Amino acid sequence: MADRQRHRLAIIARHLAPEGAADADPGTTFHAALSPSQCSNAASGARKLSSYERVHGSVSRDLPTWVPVPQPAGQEFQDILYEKSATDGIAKITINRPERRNAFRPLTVSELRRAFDLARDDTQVGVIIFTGKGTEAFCSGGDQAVRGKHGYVGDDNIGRLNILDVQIQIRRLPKPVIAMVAGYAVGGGHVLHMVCDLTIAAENAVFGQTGPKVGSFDAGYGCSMMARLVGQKKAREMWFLARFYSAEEADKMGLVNKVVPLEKLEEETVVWSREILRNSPMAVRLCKSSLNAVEDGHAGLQEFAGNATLLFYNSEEGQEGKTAFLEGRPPDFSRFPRLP
Ligand SMILES: CC(C)(COP(=O)(O)OP(=O)(O)OC[C@H]1O[C@@H](n2cnc3c(N)ncnc32)[C@H](O)[C@@H]1OP(=O)(O)O)[C@@H](O)C(=O)NCCC(=O)NCCSC(=O)c1cc(O)c2ccccc2c1O
Repeated sequence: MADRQRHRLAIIARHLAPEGAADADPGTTFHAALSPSQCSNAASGARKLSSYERVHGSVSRDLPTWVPVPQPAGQEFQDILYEKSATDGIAKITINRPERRNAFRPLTVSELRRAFDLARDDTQVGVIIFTGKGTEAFCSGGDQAVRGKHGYVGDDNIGRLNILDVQIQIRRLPKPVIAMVAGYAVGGGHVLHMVCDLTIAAENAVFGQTGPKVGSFDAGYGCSMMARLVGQKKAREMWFLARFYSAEEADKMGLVNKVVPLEKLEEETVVWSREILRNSPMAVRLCKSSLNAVEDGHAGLQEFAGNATLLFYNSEEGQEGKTAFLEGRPPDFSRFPRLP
């Protein structure tokens, strides 16, 4: 067998080998300083690193220094915090109403919309962590104290259900949004974590829909996305009975990506963010868009097609059309191949 083939086989065997199995390749052994998040079968601590791991190493588990992003005078956030890591492209948006279990009112919703827009427009930001202040709750849904006849009522006395716009904003945002959940994620707060791309939960997290108990329901993403995540039977159970589920149960149902001890929650979420950040932003963007497209009908197609246009504008062929127009000449598309 050629050396190259033997080498490839050894690499494959190494990847397939059970934990702690003897090395298939007699090359250098690397005693990994790998985080479990980097390689779930690295628990033995002594296994060979792949060439990718040798080149890239592991991401830092250090907690970032969070720097508040200053807002224009008179427009300072009251119900949320908007911060960025001093050293990584991570933004953090925090509902800051712990005394209400981070329930949202219209002001909270309008501030969330502004913060998600800021994170979207900031080309330095590649991942957004969405969380709630404190350890008691991620979010307990709409603030029932300000619920009126047409929705949740703010200073303008108009009832609104515009958390639905935040759900769509998170869904369409071309960067991953990670829900970092400690404590209760219930009611409209549960829907918010579901529309995020990923959810990292603390062991104390509690999940559930409460709407039917308080005369409400979210029959949009709240029902449809849940059914995609946990299946029809479980989704009906969650909505009809409005029970609460532990982090462990949520994990088993496929509602969350990872459960960690409360004291490790931010560290783990930041590690996941950093692993995403070192990957190709366009590849990640297109994967999110594609995963949306298959479910979102025309809206999904429109989002995905926008990415195609974005890439095409950057091509010589796309540029030729614009340049020819500006120069007042017919475009010369003849040099561009009609690929099979
Ligand atoms: C979340 C809880 C399970 C926490 O219980 P716990 O015992 O830990 O804490 P307390 O109950 O004592 O709460 C502390 C404090 O916070 C207040 N509070 C908590 N949640 C809310 C809330 N959602 N609204 C207002 N206030 C809240 C609580 O009253 C206490 O205040 P004190 O003054 O007494 O100290 C438990 O709190 C709980 O079950 N909360 C209610 C959860 C709920 O039913 N949420 C609303 C569901 S409906 C919804 O969210 C919703 C919103 C939308 O905008 C929609 C839009 C379109 C369609 C559907 C929508 C929708 O369904």
